[in-house]
Amino acid sequence: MTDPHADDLRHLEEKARVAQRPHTDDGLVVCDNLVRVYRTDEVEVQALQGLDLVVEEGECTALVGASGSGKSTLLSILSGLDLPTAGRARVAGHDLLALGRRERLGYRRRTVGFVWQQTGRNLLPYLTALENVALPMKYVRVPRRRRAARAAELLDVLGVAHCRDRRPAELSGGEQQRVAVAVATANTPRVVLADEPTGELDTASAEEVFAALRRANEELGATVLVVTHDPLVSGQVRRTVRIRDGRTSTETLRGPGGGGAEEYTVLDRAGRLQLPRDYVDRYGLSGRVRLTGEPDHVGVWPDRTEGPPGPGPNPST
Ligand SMILES: Nc1ncnc2c1ncn2[C@@H]1O[C@H](COP(=O)(O)OP(=O)(O)OP(=O)(O)O)[C@@H](O)[C@H]1O
Repeated sequence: MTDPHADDLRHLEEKARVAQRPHTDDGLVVCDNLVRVYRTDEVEVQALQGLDLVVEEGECTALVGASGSGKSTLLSILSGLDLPTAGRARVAGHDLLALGRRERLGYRRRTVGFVWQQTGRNLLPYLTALENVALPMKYVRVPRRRRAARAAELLDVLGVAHCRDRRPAELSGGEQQRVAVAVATANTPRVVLADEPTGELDTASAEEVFAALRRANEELGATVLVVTHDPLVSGQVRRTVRIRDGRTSTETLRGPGGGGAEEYTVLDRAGRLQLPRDYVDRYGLSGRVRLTGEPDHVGVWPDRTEGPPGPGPNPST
């Protein structure tokens, strides 16, 4: 005689196995359910609320989102400057929650490069452009001759060879940011993180700085993650990830040359998705909705009696 509970048990065991299966860890950057809570006196701000993000090696990705949505917080964590409150963050195999002090320093010097919005944060004012680019190489003990040669080469690739012997005050904002891209790529990092690198620039200079970032990606081999409000930047990358309320919400993928943009919504690991607001409004979706499994897609229907044709979802699944 068969045990009537055996099937239930098998079903529960299978569910538990699926839940334990590790998330695919293929990406160069993997954020998994990332949470960052800031506590100041009696106020608590949840800057990241379970953010999931995978960036593949070689991608050039824009991160967009309203002010306060958590973009800079995410970049601070990925740059090794800040620690998440919970969740997982891995970059090029480094578990950012488990790095010791020395490892963290090594990570910040070799694995990631950064470009910040404020030009003053990127360059030392008393060094020339060439010396600024050579400095990170000194920290990882590149021989002096090699440092100068590579710095000159980088300035050349990024279109600012003419700036090599000038100090930051003698450079335009756009030139400073292009030199900053050279500094960020000096130690051939796997990932370059840029937080609003074109935020303070006019359109022509922004275009040049973005071209430098693209060269860092395509010619120098860095995976680039750039926070931007600039449609000029987000309109030119293949992938734009939108962050809303500390979570990734939608993604836009474009074809070569920025054409054929298609918008996607991101499923989180539990299979939850947030429908874009205009869909919710347009189709009158609220509260309970009805799902239908079609051969190649899932339909979402308002909860009305005159629902979709064909069988609805199996309530037991
Ligand atoms: N050090 C901090 N202490 C307390 N709250 C903070 C701190 N840093 C950020 N926050 C808060 O966390 C939330 C996310 O901030 P964050 O700077 O990451 O957003 P953002 O998307 O980069 O915004 P913006 O586009 O304006 O730069 C905001 O509500 C912000 O006020």
